[in-house]
Amino acid sequence: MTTPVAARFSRATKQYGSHTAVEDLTFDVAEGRIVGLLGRNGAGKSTALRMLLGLVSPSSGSTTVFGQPYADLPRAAHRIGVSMDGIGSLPAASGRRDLRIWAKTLGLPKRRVDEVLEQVGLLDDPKAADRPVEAYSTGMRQRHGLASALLADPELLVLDEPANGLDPDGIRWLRRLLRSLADEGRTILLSSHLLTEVEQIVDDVVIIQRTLRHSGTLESLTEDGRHRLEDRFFDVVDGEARTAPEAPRPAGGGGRA
Ligand SMILES: Nc1ncnc2c1ncn2[C@@H]1O[C@H](COP(=O)(O)OP(=O)(O)OP(=O)(O)O)[C@@H](O)[C@H]1O
Repeated sequence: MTTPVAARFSRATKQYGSHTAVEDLTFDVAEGRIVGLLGRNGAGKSTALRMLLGLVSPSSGSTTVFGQPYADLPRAAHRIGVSMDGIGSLPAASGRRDLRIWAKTLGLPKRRVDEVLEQVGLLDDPKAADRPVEAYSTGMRQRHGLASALLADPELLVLDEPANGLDPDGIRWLRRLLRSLADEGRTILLSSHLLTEVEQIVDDVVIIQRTLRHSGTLESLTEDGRHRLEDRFFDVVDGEARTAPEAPRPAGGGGRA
């Protein structure tokens, strides 16, 4: 039986002028999994997520969510929750007001706002939700972004660098929250370059360096935890350059798992 696919990249390429940000990227995000999209700064992670969400068009190839391009998917904003810099929030609004506006846009009841504020821990300090988002610490901003992504109770969460700026307590909290969401059958695609943190969170690992370098389970990449993700990451990203400098780049479709 084939596993249902929440998100698919099919030979997706994005060029900005003469610069190729993402090339020939092919991988699937299986439903119910927490998938880490990993790569160095500038590897093309955000560009890949932006293609998936229809925020930039692929120069060639395609991306789909639940079998359709984002723009064609009915109720896409309800089915897919997004936390990404520069998307959504109104910096001058309070956290609560910002979420209320988004809830209204989505046709959700006001009470949903306090439910997600509670879920992400922004009600622990009673005043936090009434401060402007622009005054939030990085950790609070991450929680606010997650609250916004969770509002419509989506099936798929797309999170750009959700672990950035979180302290060890925050990472532990994020891990538990994402695991409980995945246990409910939701799918999570998150980008990160924080390998130690990601190792504690994800089921599957996709490594890109403009092109696909690896796609498979964390278990297989780390050989059931015998190797650290960080070491395997460098093997995957730098290995070819060290061992086969003249070898052509992989065509994109084949992961190494
Ligand atoms: N709008 C744009 N116009 C031109 N080049 C861009 C644009 N967006 C991204 N790029 C370039 O594409 C490449 C990939 O950028 P992207 O932001 O996708 O990488 P990333 O892996 O998310 O990086 P980081 O971890 O630093 O956020 C980089 O070389 C970047 O400079």
